[in-house]
Amino acid sequence: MDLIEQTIAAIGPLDEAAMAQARDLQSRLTKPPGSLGVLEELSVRLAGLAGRCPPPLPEPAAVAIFAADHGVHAQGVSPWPQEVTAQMVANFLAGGAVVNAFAAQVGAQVTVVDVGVAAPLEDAPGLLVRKVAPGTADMTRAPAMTADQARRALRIGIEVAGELVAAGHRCLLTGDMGIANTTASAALIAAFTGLPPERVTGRGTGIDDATHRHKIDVVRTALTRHGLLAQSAREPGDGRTSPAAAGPPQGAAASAGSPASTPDGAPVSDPLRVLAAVGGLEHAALAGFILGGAAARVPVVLDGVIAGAAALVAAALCPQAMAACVAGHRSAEPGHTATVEHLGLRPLVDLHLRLGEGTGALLALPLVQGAVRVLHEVATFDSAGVSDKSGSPPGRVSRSAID
Ligand SMILES: Cc1cc2ncn([C@H]3O[C@H](COP(=O)(O)O)[C@@H](O)[C@H]3O)c2cc1C
Ligand SMILES: O=C(O)c1cccnc1
Repeated sequence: MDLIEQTIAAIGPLDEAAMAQARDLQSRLTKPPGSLGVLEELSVRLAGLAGRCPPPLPEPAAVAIFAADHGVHAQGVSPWPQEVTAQMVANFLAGGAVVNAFAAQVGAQVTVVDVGVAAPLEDAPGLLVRKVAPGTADMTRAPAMTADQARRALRIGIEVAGELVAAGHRCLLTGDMGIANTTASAALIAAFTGLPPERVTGRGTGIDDATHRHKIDVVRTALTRHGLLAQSAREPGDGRTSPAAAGPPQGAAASAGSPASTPDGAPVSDPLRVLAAVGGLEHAALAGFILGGAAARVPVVLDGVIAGAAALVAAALCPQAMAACVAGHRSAEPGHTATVEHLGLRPLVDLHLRLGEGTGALLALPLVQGAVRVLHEVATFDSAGVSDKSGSPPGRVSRSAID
């Protein structure tokens, strides 16, 4: 079996017994039951992921920034020159980007992985050169990747996740760098959700109205070329999804057994074909990174719209992988909201960020860590001598415990 199939086979369901223990512990901690809201649900899910309660603290954490270039850049979809991808890689390595500042703030390690930067890069501290190709092909003219390239990039993502976990990291964060990658993200999101290009294509790094309209046309052209445009999306302005594509939300914990479907309603029997047709090498690697983290039963905190698009690929390959995923933040890109809804994930922070690099995931990391720390450190009513809701003195069996 190939590493991809092996990894998917290793991804199991959440451990129900550990989740029951976490729910019980949460109910006995010195706070009103349910008062930590989403963080309580997250702590229960992470107990299920680890298979024990309390689960290990999600630290140390590592962000992997997958960098690659995009042939579709030639269509004029980004205001920035392609060279900025490699220049920003150099900036990451020098510690000068926003991702470096946010990583330093939370003590996360930064690793940059070249999976497809057009410029030749040399190995350097903090950089893994695992280049599959010097960028993708222009998806409006040909499949962005060959099937073999897509699989190689996926395997690289799986391997990087495995290496970071082997080095002792207990929380993985996704990062990306690739000029024009919001166009490829929009195409993946439209293909996997069945939504029309105008609903999921945003302004990326900042484009005017005319360029935005052109970017939507580019996404539509690519999807049409590869037979991935939803039936319901064929009329511009029609924002409906096809019934099968809209489907039930897959849901992080309940995602198992709910396959994604093609825009025309048929099951996505080959998500890798969709990925190769309109994705980026960093999307492929990120999908592998998510699968690798899920197989290692380590939480994977997703950044914005690029990670979300990659998560759609991972979910189509293995719905259960979403149980390991935490949506770090809600990106300002419209396609991201559609994506998290499709995946049943709830973004932890919502700050109108539209940067990428891993910045939104890093801002969410203390929330993920705090959710677990509560299970380790907060006293129970009994141990702290605090009366519970029934008013029973501590140490005695309370009415509510008998009922
Ligand atoms: C200086 C700079 C730093 C960035 N850091 C992340 N991105 C982000 O913007 C790019 C995608 O936007 P679009 O599709 O509009 O080109 C990606 O590289 C993404 O990581 C950056 C973009 C720029 C220009
Ligand atoms: O929100 C994002 O993830 C994003 C938006 C614009 C450019 N790069 C990333």
